[in-house]
Amino acid sequence: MKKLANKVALVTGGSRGIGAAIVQRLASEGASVAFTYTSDSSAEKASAIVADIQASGGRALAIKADSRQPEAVTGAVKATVNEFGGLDILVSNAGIFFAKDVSELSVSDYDEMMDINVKAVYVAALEAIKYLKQGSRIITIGSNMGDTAIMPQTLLYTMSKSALQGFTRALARDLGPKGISVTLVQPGPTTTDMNPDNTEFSDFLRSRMAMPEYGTAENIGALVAFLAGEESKYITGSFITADSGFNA
Ligand SMILES: NC(=O)c1ccc[n+]([C@@H]2O[C@H](COP(=O)([O-])OP(=O)(O)OC[C@H]3O[C@@H](n4cnc5c(N)ncnc54)[C@H](O)[C@@H]3O)[C@@H](O)[C@H]2O)c1
Repeated sequence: MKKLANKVALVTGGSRGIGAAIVQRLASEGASVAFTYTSDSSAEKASAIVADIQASGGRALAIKADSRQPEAVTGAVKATVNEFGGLDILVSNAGIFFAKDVSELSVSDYDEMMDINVKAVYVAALEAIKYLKQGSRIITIGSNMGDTAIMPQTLLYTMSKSALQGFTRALARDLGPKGISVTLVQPGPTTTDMNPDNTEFSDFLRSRMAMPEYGTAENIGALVAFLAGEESKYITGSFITADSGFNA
């Protein structure tokens, strides 16, 4: 019996990068997996992931839902429950990064970063709580930058990922009595579209790591699969950092 057999998962931002690796890993462990994607340009990638999972005998559903629209996020939770009959694992992964000098930041920059990186996480959790039960999981993808101010020009991203720490701690207190765990995965530099590993910037990031090597999306997928499974049931309200020793 696969570890996540009979479990239903929803992953936001699952058509590429870390989200896609999480989708594929959860499905390979036996979960039925729904995931969101944002734009028409991602539709082809999303369909390919669904076809791949189905070809291996799994169940998957791609849902177009922009995290900037709360009703779309709520709708994705509902669509998952309609398709698969429940929800056990919510993985809020969708996120954006941009760097800007503080003198150029605007209120709309704040709204963009916070709507996607924080508000959508909150909205998804509020809707998911209606369906989650004993043994369910809420797993959020933060960043090692939630712990430390690594470099200038990252005020909003750092704020957004630190906010997820408060979300994780406080929600774990609320949901603990129901047997629902809440955890935060904090990747460090991980090779994706967001953070290519072959630039001057990536050389700088590598120079700050204890083991100077970028992580892969699959490394994070494996960690999320562990947190989604039975073996992690003693872990809640915690942040798990996977950053090659960047923050060490
Ligand atoms: N790659 C890294 O080095 C790194 C490090 C730390 C944390 N993270 C975090 O990991 C998560 C995934 O990032 P990634 O590296 O795979 O980046 P990515 O840019 O490859 O993927 C981001 C995902 O978020 C989705 N997304 C973005 N805006 C969205 C919106 N408005 N609505 C719905 N979905 C939206 C994208 O469609 C995509 O699936 C993010 O939360 C990011 O902050 C990444």
